[in-house]
Amino acid sequence: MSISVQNISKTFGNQKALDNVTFSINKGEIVGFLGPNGAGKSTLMKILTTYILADSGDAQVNDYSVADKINVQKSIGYLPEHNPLYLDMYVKEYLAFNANVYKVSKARIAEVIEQTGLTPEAHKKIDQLSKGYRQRVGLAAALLHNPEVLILDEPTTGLDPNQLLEIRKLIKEIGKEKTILLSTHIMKEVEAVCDRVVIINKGVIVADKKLNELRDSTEQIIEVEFDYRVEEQLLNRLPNVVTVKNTAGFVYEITFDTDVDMRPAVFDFAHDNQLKTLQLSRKNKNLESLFTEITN
Ligand SMILES: Nc1ncnc2c1ncn2[C@@H]1O[C@H](COP(=O)(O)OP(=O)(O)OP(=O)(O)O)[C@@H](O)[C@H]1O
Repeated sequence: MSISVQNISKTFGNQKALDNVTFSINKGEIVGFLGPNGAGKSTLMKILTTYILADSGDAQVNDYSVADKINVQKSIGYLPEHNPLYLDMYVKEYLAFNANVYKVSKARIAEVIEQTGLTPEAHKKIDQLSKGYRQRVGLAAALLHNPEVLILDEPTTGLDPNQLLEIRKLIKEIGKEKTILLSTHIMKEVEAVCDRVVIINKGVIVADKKLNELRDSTEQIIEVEFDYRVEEQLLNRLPNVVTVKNTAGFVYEITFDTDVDMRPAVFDFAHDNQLKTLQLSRKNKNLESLFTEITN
């Protein structure tokens, strides 16, 4: 197990940032840690990287307890939310400075420059780099000591669409060799990069799912608005229904479990019951609907 978190809680003043959080990550997985602002993502990452202590519970990285700071820090490469670079330094100088801290060889600097695609910019000062290249410098620094596990706190925040795609591609590439936990509130990011998603809301883990399970899901949600009220029991009689919810006025959200598009059946239902269909739309159960459902 590369990361294992057991019953971690953390409170700041009267704010419970983490409430009995438990999950684990196998070697080689890329896991997206998804949650709205203030959900507790950074707090958990800071505990895993030994920057702060949990109030209770335990966690291991690479089988070392977070109480064993030195071995955990050796096992982890960390890219914090606000990538703290020394802007006045040259890229190579900054990496050499970090290499010295970790006591790694000069040859390794050239390797990480190559690996993170920094070669064309490696002679520049960090403040001359675009935000995307600055993130590459942060990733290169995190990789210097060749850690088993990478912890990336919102690694694509503030990047333009092209840089965003490039950094995601790079993270995916690095993930072929490393275990990665990356936090984000962008669902597309999780879909593009991760094997699994762990969703946190108000300090509590509310979902832990493999992305391919979500992709293969046959759950289908139809939102329909009629011109008049309908008894939910009546809608429940439609084939393959799982749940019926009256979400507003005469608007109903009907969840089906089937591959068949159920919109025609709902349309016919309206016709047979002398109702008019004012709107009808279909969503598949995907990460977005799961996220909205459990964090709203
Ligand atoms: N040092 C601190 N002192 C007081 N409260 C804190 C501290 N650190 C975090 N918190 C609070 O704990 C909660 C969780 O914060 P955290 O930064 O872990 O959330 P997050 O999921 O990373 O959010 P974001 O996506 O906005 O970065 C928030 O309510 C935050 O205000």
